[in-house]
Amino acid sequence: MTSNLTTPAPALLLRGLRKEYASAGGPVRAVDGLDLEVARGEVVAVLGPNGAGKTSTIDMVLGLSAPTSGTVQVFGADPADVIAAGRVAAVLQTGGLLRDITVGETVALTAALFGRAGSPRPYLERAGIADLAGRRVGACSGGQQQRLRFAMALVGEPDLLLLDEPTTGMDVAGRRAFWAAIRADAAAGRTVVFATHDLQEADTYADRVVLVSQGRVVADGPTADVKSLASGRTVGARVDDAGERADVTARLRALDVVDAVDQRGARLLVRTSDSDLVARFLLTQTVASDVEVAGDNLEGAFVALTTTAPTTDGAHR
Ligand SMILES: Nc1ncnc2c1ncn2[C@@H]1O[C@H](COP(=O)(O)OP(=O)(O)OP(=O)(O)O)[C@@H](O)[C@H]1O
Repeated sequence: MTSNLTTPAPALLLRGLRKEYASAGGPVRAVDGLDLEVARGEVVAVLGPNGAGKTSTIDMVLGLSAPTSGTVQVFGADPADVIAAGRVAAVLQTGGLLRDITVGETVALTAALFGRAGSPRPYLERAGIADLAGRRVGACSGGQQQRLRFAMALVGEPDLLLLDEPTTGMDVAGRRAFWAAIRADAAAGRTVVFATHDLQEADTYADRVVLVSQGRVVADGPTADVKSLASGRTVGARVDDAGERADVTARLRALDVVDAVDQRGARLLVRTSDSDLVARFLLTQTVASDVEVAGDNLEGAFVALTTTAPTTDGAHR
């Protein structure tokens, strides 16, 4: 078989990725064994609550920080090599802008750095800010600056675009224009991975949703599948102790109304034909806490899969 010679490597391949930061209160495990594969041309939303490890993961993909363990491959190669070749660009939440030059000058300067001759205008147009070309960057609103970062990212014509909460600060029209540009790029074969808190945005614009909680992937699939994972018949609950979790799982499985019990870290996800009965059982006859009945939407899935009780010592687990 020669398929491994002819099949192109995925755009992104993360295996067993871990990142620990030193801190005064002890090490913080920001990313905890994260596995993710993104095919070329996919638009993938990475969703997760604050502190889930999204930015830490993007930083490792961009080669801005080294994994504590695990591997990152971008188009089958080391991130540093792929970035040096100009195949990856990012729109990050902050930084990267000079306030005293104009929007047009910023994009022209970026183009010069990439060795691209010609007018910056097409990039400004694609990012929907051609009318702002003469405005000083420092005078632009937060949303306009985000669109400028997007124009800068487009200059390199990257194969992979990483976006960290890209539409923060953009108004409704700005968001629409931004996503129209992204979808057009994706249709032309570009791979897009974006981190967001905006469930609606993920639902509308991504082909696939990856839910991250406490540094791990807790759900991954087409948006519709992730939603149905936690449809009206799914109850989520937390059981901290592993022994008790096994006991509660066994007792749940013995109930007639329970179809399946999945485990995601300390959380149990119970698929059932009677969510009221299961919720009552969990609350009154077991040690489970944080019991949630998920709604039939992405928000329900998000809550059921990522809700965690604060730990008593504030540690991140
Ligand atoms: N340099 C650092 N030193 C210590 N802890 C850090 C550092 N950077 C991130 N963390 C911690 O790592 C965890 C993951 O943070 P990260 O910024 O990756 O999450 P996130 O999912 O991007 O969050 P948000 O949605 O709030 O942007 C958090 O608990 C955070 O406080």
